[in-house]
Parts: sequence; C-alpha cells; structure tokens
Amino acid sequence: METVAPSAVIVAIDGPSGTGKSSTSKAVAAKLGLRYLDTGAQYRAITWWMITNGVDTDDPQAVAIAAGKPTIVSGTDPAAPTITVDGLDAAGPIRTQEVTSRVSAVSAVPEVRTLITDLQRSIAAEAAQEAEGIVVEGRDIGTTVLPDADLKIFLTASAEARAARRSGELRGKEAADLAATKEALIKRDAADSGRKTSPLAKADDAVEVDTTELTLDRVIECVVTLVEEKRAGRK
Ligand SMILES: Nc1ncnc2c1ncn2[C@@H]1O[C@H](COP(=O)(O)OP(=O)(O)OP(=O)(O)O)[C@@H](O)[C@H]1O
Ligand SMILES: Nc1ccn([C@H]2C[C@H](O)[C@@H](COP(=O)(O)O)O2)c(=O)n1
Repeated sequence: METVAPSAVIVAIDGPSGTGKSSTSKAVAAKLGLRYLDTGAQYRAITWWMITNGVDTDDPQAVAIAAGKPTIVSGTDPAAPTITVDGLDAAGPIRTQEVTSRVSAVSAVPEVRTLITDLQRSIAAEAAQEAEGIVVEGRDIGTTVLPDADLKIFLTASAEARAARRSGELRGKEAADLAATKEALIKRDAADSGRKTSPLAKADDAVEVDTTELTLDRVIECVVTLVEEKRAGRK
C-alpha cells in the first residue's frame, strides 16, 4: 500500500496561457520546499518528438499510434526543472514557435492525454511519499489529473495583460507585435478549452486569482499564504 508523508501537500495550479502559472508555481515550490511539475512542458515534449519523427500532428490517428513511443522524463527541482525525451535535453526545443503552434492539436488526442496523465499522477504520488509534496501546474490538474489535490488555484488575467507579458519576453528575439501575440494566445486558449478530453477548466473547488492587476510577487505571496493556511488547518 502507498504511504503518504503526513505533511505532504499537493497543490494544483491551472489557468490559461500567460496567467503566470509557471512563474508562480516554481517560486511557491521553492519557497515551501516542494517539488514542481510543469505539465505543459510534457505536452510540448511529446509534440516535439512527433515533429522530429515526421508524425503529422494534424492527424489524430497517427499521433495516437505514435504516442507511446517516446520516453519523457521530468526533473522536479523548482530551482532547475528539466525535461528529456529519450534521454535528450528538450528544454530548448520545446519552446519554439513550431511546437507552440502544434501542441494544442497533439494534447487534444485522448491517447496522448491518458499516457501523460498517468505519468503526472505517478510523479505526484512519488512526491507525496518521498518529499513534502508538489506544485503541479497545467490546464486540467484540478479537474482531472489530481481531483483530490489539497489546494486548487485557477489563475486568470486579461488577454491584454497576458499578451503584454509575452511580448516583454519576446522583445529583441522574435519582436512579435502585441496584437499578433494576443490573437495567438486567444486561439490556443480556445483550442485548449474546447477540446473534448479534459479541457482547460476551473475545478468547482478551485480558488480563482485574477492576476491582471497584481505583480508576480503579490501572486506568489497570495498562493504561499493559501498553502500555509491549508497546512495549518490539517494540524
Ligand atoms: N502577475 C504578473 N505580472 C507581470 N508579469 C507576470 C505576472 N505573472 C507572470 N508574469 C510574466 O508573464 C510571463 C508568462 O508567465 P508564465 O510563463 O509563468 O505563464 P504561464 O501561465 O505558465 O504560461 P503558459 O501556460 O503559456 O506556459 C513571464 O514572462 C512572467 O514573468
Ligand atoms: N495540463 C495540461 C498542460 C498543458 N496542456 C497543453 C495545452 C497547452 O497549450 C500546451 C502547452 O502548455 P504551456 O507550456 O503553454 O503551459 O500544453 C494541456 O493540454 N494540459
């Protein structure tokens, strides 16, 4: 029988693209001594594998057949998260524009979701047994992957704020204009929210935090407080 450390805490952080899930989750995990899992990176990794192996990402059947082939490994240290595919470091390649534009199609394929969801659950279970717990961020963590999480957070922000944040990241690199960035965000959110299998959604028992007018530090502080309250309430 699996044993869970009595103090272990499982935190699910979901929300649309650019709301601050990764930045917040990493910082909260680091501050509280928890592990950290970026589930978007796993969907990006399998997408990258499909592209480099010539699988047509617009063909759900082809994606489903290939889904079990790559081995994806996530490192969960919030100070240095890692992701490998078949032993290769995929941290850089999974952030390309090509992967970003194809990841929603690949992640909508049920066979892909089943495999990645199982992987996510095993990583969370290991963190609950061997560590103080984990912060898992994504789109369907509170609703599907870890419905019994101790704390569920759903981050939101206006499309304008999210596009401005993303453009700030891209400045000097791809120099994407604000309108195009906003349009791409809205398109990806619509695909992620509209798919049949475990779409992007707020769990009924999630705490919603609108980050539009909040600094990142304020959001981190807010989530740390919610986790600490949850832990204190269990003593
Ligand atoms: N509250 C905030 N105020 C200002 N900038 C923020 C805030 N939260 C996050 N950011 C910045 O916005 C950008 C996107 O944040 P982050 O990558 O954490 O979002 P995300 O929700 O994980 O996005 P995605 O789902 O696309 O991976 C980063 O440059 C981050 O520093
Ligand atoms: N739990 C998750 C996490 C991510 N995805 C898909 C949908 C996203 O557009 C894509 C990339 O995520 P990001 O790196 O932007 O957080 O991965 C999902 O379906 N479920």
